[in-house]
Amino acid sequence: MSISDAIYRPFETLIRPLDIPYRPLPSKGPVAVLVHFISMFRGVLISLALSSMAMEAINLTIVWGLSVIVDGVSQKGASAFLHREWPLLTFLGLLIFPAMPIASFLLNTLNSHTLGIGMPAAIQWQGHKAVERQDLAFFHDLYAGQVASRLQQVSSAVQQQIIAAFQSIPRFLLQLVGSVVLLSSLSWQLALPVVIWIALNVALTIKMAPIFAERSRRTAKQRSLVAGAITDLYTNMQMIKQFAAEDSEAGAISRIIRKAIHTQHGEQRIYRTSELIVVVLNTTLWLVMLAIGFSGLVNGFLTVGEFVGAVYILQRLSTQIFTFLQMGQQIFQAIGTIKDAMPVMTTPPTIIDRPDAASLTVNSGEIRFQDVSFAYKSGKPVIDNLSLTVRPGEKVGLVGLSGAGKTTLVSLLLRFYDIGDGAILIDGLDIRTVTQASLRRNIGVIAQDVALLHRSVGDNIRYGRPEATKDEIEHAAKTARADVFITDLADGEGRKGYDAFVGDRGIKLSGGQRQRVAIARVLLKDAPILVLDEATSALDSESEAAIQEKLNLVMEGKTVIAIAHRLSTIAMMDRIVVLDQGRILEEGRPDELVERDGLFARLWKRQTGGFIPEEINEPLPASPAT
Ligand SMILES: Nc1ncnc2c1ncn2[C@@H]1O[C@H](COP(=O)(O)OP(=O)(O)OP(=O)(O)O)[C@@H](O)[C@H]1O
Repeated sequence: MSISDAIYRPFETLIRPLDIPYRPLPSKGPVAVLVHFISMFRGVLISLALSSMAMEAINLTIVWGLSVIVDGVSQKGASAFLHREWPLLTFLGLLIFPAMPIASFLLNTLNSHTLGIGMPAAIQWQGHKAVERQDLAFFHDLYAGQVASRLQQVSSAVQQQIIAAFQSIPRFLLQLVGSVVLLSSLSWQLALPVVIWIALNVALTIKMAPIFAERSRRTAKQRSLVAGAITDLYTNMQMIKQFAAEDSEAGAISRIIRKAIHTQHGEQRIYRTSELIVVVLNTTLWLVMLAIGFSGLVNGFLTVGEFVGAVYILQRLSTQIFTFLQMGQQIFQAIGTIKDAMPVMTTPPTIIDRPDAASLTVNSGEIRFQDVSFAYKSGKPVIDNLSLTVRPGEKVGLVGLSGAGKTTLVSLLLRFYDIGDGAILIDGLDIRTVTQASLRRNIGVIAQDVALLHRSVGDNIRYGRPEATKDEIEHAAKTARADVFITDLADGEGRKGYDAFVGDRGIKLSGGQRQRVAIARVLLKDAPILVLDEATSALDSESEAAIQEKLNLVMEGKTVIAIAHRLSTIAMMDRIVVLDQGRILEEGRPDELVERDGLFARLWKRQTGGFIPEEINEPLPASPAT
């Protein structure tokens, strides 16, 4: 172990941010959130406060010692004083070295090394744990960038302010009490103005505190809005460029930034005004103290040593009050920041596992929607008293006009939302009685809009089954016909093949390539239930035919619900369910439905230009039934 390790490792391991178990944040208010984080690091914070107070006690003792030395030397002469008072001088010397540097090292290392790094990481981690538990619906109402920015702001604000508070408040209080006691021992006439000055400062702080908090909340909100809007813009850059909307978007962003500047100006006005009041109070105190001091020297109720001590104490007090004021402002800034971020971190999720939730094991794979009703916001039902049983191994295609509720129905199966009435059962088990993780582990999804993470293509496939081996990943890719393009992939960092990164949300891959990766991912997952949201929509007809064949393989023995737009997908289904306004309008085999003169037949005819094939299983030319 190196010397550096021996000195710093203990400080670095005092807080292990990622090992702290998650505890839900209190929703009572920003102060409760502050207290929550304080209690998380109380041991280190108390050590910080103690070392800070030790520093102050050393400083006050040195001041007292200096005034004794000045008086002693002036009254008894230097050599007699030094001869008699050597124990005091030795004591003061030991305070200056080594006590002061040791306390200072301890203070700075606990501050910047232990808390400065460990605390924001822990707060961010706990905040992330709170956010990831939120319902999917929660993310639909916010900019993703705004959520991230709020977490970032909270972690840095809370960390800075808690550290500052623990370092400065006890020290400042000790300094106040110590200074008043020292001044009183010198002369009550000097102590009195200081007591009045302290009372005025306290009154000012009490008056300004709620204003600081409200202004800071507004500023934090504007800051997170700027971050959210900019992130949203960058995420949708392609669309913005397509519409040549850079200028209008820049205009929108500049308006948000201008508003943020305006809010910050408002906040700073309050801060600067309160500082101005403190300056006036300080100056008045100085004038009063100097007047009393000189009068004390002239009238003999103060010695030169006492006068020097009083001036030194006063100088330190008036400097410290600014630090204290700034810290007060920052604490209220932190409270405002927390207030703004509280909905993100403390809104309790509504979709939660029951305490006794079982782990779902799918044996046969029957899915039953039983009198299911659902509305997004209390309003018009999107799913209206719908009953549907999908037999084990059956392939059901959902067809319907846009907005009929097809995607909603599969979202309900995945329990992204809880239904209003009725029940959804898998193998006879209500999905609300099993854990969400086990439910979703048993359902493979290939969505229309394939989401990939900005990681290597191999890691994106591995997402289906994290423990999969390299061979299994390559096999899945081959089956999905993704290997043909993966081997040619290379990214800007020189990574190739399965190691090449796919760009933000997979932007560097074509739509068809992204879908093949998604199919490989689901193949690897090998879940007994499959949800296909028009899985082949982004493929050219040649690739589609090839993948359709693979999908047939994937679907074998699995229960499948497919949101089917393409005729070729519809043709693969055992049964078609036609949805309209959240209700089942028609159902039956595809060929039966074509014969029946209902909505499905109409959609079918529109897509095929009136052409009704004799053999429904034959691959068909056109696209969506919607
Ligand atoms: N997250 C949401 N919040 C609120 N309303 C929603 C949400 N998602 C969908 N809706 C509404 O629910 C209704 C059904 O939408 P859904 O996406 O289920 O239809 P769909 O049949 O899948 O349509 P499409 O074929 O166009 O994808 C629509 O009126 C839609 O506006």
